[in-house]
Amino acid sequence: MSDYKNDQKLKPLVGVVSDVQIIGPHIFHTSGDKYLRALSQAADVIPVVIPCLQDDQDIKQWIRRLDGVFLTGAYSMVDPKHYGEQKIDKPYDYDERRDELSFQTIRSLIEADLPLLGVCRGLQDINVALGGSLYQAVQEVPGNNDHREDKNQPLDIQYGDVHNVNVTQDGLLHRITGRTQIKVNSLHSQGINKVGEGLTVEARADDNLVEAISVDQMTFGLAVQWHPEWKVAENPIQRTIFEAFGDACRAR
Ligand SMILES: N[C@@H](CCC(=O)NCCCC(=O)O)C(=O)O
Repeated sequence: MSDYKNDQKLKPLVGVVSDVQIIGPHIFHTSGDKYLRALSQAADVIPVVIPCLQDDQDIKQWIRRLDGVFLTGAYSMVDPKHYGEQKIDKPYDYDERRDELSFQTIRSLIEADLPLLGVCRGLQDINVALGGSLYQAVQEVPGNNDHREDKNQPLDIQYGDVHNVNVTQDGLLHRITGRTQIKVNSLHSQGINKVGEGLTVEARADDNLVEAISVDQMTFGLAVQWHPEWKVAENPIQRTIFEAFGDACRAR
């Protein structure tokens, strides 16, 4: 029988919510290479980019064909109108269509109990979609550290580990990594203020900022504020996160 008819070899298909970027005079729907490679190499799944075409198509048309969804990081900020605040006066980029697609996808995923993994902005999307709020500039909140990267540094410095996160004992992240403390990278200006409904805090930084969450009513719903995808092949602890996500997609 031709390989094309033998569905025993099919790997899980994982949707990756895209970002909208203007390149020249045109609109593009984009996903970062490092996320797609981490899903392919560490989670051992087939990533497929979900375009921000929610005005043309029902996200359920995607959800019914997928085995999981991944929410990437992004330089854009979640629009604070989604948690009842005005934009602060910062030179931030926003991506309304990413906001909308993320929120619609998260709600559908919870309904379908499809495995979900989020990174950085992906964690923020989940928190806001479930009624939580964000600090728009974590570094300006008294008592919080500066969680931003220095964009003038080489990428290996920007994505290098810089602080510890304290993992909630016996939580999902603890069960996956086997660790109660993990050193992680940090590349974000926004961060969780009010935790959304039905979310469990899975890790906090030393300044008490929430660094990982899980979705209570999902079989596998996890998001981390750091970037485990960065050189994941060289980082066995971060690799366990992608392996666990891939296993959850395979177990569907
Ligand atoms: N813009 C948000 C989220 C930060 C984030 O996801 N940064 C990564 C961008 C580049 C990449 O995809 O690695 C914030 O600043 O809080």
